[in-house]
Amino acid sequence: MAASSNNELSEIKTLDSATQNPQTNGQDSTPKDPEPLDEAIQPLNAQSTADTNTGEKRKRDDQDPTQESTLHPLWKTSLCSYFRRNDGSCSHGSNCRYAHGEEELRPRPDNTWDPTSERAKKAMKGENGEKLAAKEEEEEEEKEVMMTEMVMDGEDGDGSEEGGDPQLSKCLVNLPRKWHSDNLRKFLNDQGISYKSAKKKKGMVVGFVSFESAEELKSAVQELEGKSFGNKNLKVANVIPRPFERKVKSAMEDASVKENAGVSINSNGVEDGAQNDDGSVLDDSASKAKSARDAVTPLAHMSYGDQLEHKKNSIMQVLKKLTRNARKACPNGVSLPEWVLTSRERGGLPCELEGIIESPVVNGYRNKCEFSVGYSQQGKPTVGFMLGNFREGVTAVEEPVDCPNVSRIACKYASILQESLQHSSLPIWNRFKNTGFWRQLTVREGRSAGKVVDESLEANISEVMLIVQVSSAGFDDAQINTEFERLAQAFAAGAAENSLPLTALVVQDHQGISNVAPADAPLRSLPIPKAESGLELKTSDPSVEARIRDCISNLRFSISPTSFFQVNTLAAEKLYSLAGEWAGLGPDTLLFDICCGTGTIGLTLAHRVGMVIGIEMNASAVQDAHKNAEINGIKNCRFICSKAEDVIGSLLKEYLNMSEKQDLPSSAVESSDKEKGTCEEKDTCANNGHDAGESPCQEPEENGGKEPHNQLQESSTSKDENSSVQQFKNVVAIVDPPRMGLHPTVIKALRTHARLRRLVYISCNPESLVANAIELCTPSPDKVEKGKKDNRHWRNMSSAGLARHRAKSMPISEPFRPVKAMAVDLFPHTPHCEMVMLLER
Ligand SMILES: C[S@@+](CC[C@H](N)C(=O)[O-])C[C@H]1O[C@@H](n2cnc3c(N)ncnc32)[C@H](O)[C@@H]1O
Repeated sequence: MAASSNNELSEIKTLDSATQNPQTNGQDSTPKDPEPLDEAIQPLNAQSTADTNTGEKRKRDDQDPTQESTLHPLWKTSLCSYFRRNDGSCSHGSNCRYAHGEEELRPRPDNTWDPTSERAKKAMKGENGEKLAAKEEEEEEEKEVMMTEMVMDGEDGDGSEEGGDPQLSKCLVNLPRKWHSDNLRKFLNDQGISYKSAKKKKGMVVGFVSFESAEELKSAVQELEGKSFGNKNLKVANVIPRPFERKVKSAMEDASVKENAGVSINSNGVEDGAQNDDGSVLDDSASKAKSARDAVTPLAHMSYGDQLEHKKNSIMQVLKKLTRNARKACPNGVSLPEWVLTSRERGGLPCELEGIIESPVVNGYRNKCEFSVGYSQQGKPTVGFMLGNFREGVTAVEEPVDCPNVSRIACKYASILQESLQHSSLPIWNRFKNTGFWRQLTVREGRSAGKVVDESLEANISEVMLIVQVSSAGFDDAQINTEFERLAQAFAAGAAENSLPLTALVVQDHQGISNVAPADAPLRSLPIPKAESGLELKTSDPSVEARIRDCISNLRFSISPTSFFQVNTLAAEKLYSLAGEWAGLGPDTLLFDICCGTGTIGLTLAHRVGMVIGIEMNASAVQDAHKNAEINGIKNCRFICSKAEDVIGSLLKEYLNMSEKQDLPSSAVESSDKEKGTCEEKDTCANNGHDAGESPCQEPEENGGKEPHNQLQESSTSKDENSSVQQFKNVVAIVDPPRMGLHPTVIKALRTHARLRRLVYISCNPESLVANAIELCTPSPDKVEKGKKDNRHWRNMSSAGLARHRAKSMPISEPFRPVKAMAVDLFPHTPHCEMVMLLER
């Protein structure tokens, strides 16, 4: 795959150089660094966007490009990846310079074929048959594990029965994502294929077909092999049988259980591009993982030193994109910034990467684990980690055995729930059908203060909150209550038996498709019964709000069930103190803590600044922040419950406006004037991330136009209400956004408020940090391009490409420059890492 993509890359470069004018970036005449793969491919996939992005770069002939006489030598010599990814459609139609399918493909001038094409593969087979055979064998093996369970039942009106013989069932892989069952059935009928039942869910690339007999199956496989959609070959894969002998037959034979037993699915961080609280997702490679350990801790086989080196190197690669993209996006006639010109001295880095801070604790460090409820590869009801991506048909959940980042306590609670499920009369959630009851177990641990090293970490865990996610719709209340009582007994007994802390037991009711519940999903505290034997547990009072406590930098933090809290508390302490160190704080500093969660950053730094303003959209987290300020006797903080994009403009204006107009270029003053509004109180707070379906290309003005300020809920921990209009000499922002990065409106506000001279960016996703930094650091043109609203292709652009595109319409303003960066390893054994970058101007 890598080889073919690289070839695609070289193809693109050739095409570009054949059609482009050399780009002159002010005084820079040095050659550009090679483009990263994704960026290089993306602009070609969305050519009109690329045209917009690069100005003169992709000039088109007015003549009909398909005329032989005007054909570029590379015309249709590469397969169109846009066409392939979009199941055979490309907005450029026949004018696309890339081939739409094998039939259109032309040989290259050197008589070779696009290496991703079937022709090239065939040629390669001739040359190197053995290699290919080995590869095919490998693929064959993969086919065996793609689908862990058969998804069949008779509820789709196709008259089919559930399950049946796994030997007579097959998975079809690489089907168009947009297809649902009807499309699959029509396709099979059109091919004249007889089958018993066919199912497919929109969004997945796999479908499930069962047959009446071995002959029927055999002829279907013969007919289907070799078919392709767009540029993807259809694969026929095996459905893994489910040999697991269920312990409680009567319960499992319950009809609903039977239906749901068809697939073991969960959203633990994979399908939804999310979402452990560290923002970590399972890697693509995880889709082939065979154990939970491989899936969630893919670096566990390396020494910790090697892991750190590995992470540092991959962060370096991502950081280099900032330099390359700022160079590309630098407007014609404008000098390249000094940091770009000197980047060669740093091997292409935009600033020094000062190193990587290691985690003080390497094993069992996670204070929060989200365990999926599903079926193992053997079909056993399991509480653990999902092995891969649902869309690709990987659905198995395996126990968190040998996952070095999970504590013994969390593992134990997962196994208590798993054991309890073997006796449950309620079904496991089936993501394929969106039915079922049991969905997820979250174990949150709180520590008491004290010095901790690896071995003693568990000794410091003094509180545990269990959150069981269910989907109660359609189930009988009495049955549910009985199940909850039984479960509470099981947890209490297990805790007592194993001497585990158990502070709160909460049920979260969530009907949505994925397990990532909105912050306002109903929560219900369950009483924890006194254990019958062993350690005595307190009976918890369900009317008292469930929370656990932890400590950072000698401050106590109270955390409610849905509030964000960094999963590795001891490493987070290091992260926050680094951010504070770089922020250049003092008594005359006004610190904006953007995406403040429970107030951790602002509160730990409050004693070093004049005032903190925290902005956070999760209402529970904001309540926690107030409480935490109170517990710790901190009075100079104001926390605002709102999406940052809805209030940042008015807040900066409120605090910085006095001298801002003297400092700002006129265009920037104009733009900030548009973001008028006052902070009004409102009862509820918005809960979602960036609006679903909202184009990130949308101009901030458009978004700001919704005006937003009525969504604001605020309060101050300061006794001095006048502090809200106090002027501070030094204004600093520390931003710590979720994986997707900052909203464009926030970026625009930070960039255009000239009194904000220093910005510390903390990120769990270096890609989005780089994308945001492109917008913050690219020099302004002499004149801003207005009215370029052709955003149709934003979905196909890389984050860096999109950022370049957006940078073009940024109001004229002084850019930031990257000063230094540092990685902080909060997630040993995984590829994830936090990063801090200091930006100044
Ligand atoms: C990575 S966490 C950081 C929280 C906090 N700084 C900490 O370290 O504990 C990101 C936080 O941003 C919040 N968030 C997400 N989108 C937001 C938005 N648009 N506006 C404000 N807060 C947001 C989330 O609820 C979450 O608490």
